[in-house]
Amino acid sequence: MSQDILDRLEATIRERRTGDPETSYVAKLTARGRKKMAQKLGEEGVEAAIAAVAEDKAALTGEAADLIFHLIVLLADAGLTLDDVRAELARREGMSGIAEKAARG
Ligand SMILES: N=c1c2ncn([C@@H]3O[C@H](COP(=O)(O)OP(=O)(O)OP(=O)(O)O)[C@@H](O)[C@H]3O)c2ncn1[C@@H]1O[C@H](COP(=O)(O)O)[C@@H](O)[C@H]1O
Repeated sequence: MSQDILDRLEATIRERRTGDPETSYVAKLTARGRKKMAQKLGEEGVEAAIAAVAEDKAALTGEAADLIFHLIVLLADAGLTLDDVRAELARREGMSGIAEKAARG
């Protein structure tokens, strides 16, 4: 239990991608393809936004967990890892949001 929950979840997702779609949601979603994964990510994002506007903290917590789960599934399918995202966030660290946007052009 030394790893962070996100690292453990990512490892499980990467392991289950090639599992049995009958018993694994990750394997089932992976078999359905990138478009379905993207659709699920969008749905969870909208559900999280709705929960936030409704000021429902419990719902927002659950939807945020769904959103992060589906994001990791999509990243894994795209050959990316949470470390790639961490590196991008570290690159931005200390920059103002406005300067970061300008640097991106
Ligand atoms: N964190 C999650 C997680 N969060 C959400 N979900 C699933 O995401 C789905 C989203 O629910 P929806 O109602 O939107 O979708 P649905 O109707 O079930 O399915 P769709 O047909 O719309 O895809 C549900 O089936 C949830 O169970 C998750 N499924 C798995 N995990 C983690 O992934 C691990 C591996 O899971 P398996 O691949 O199932 O073994 C688990 O041990 C968990 O740690």
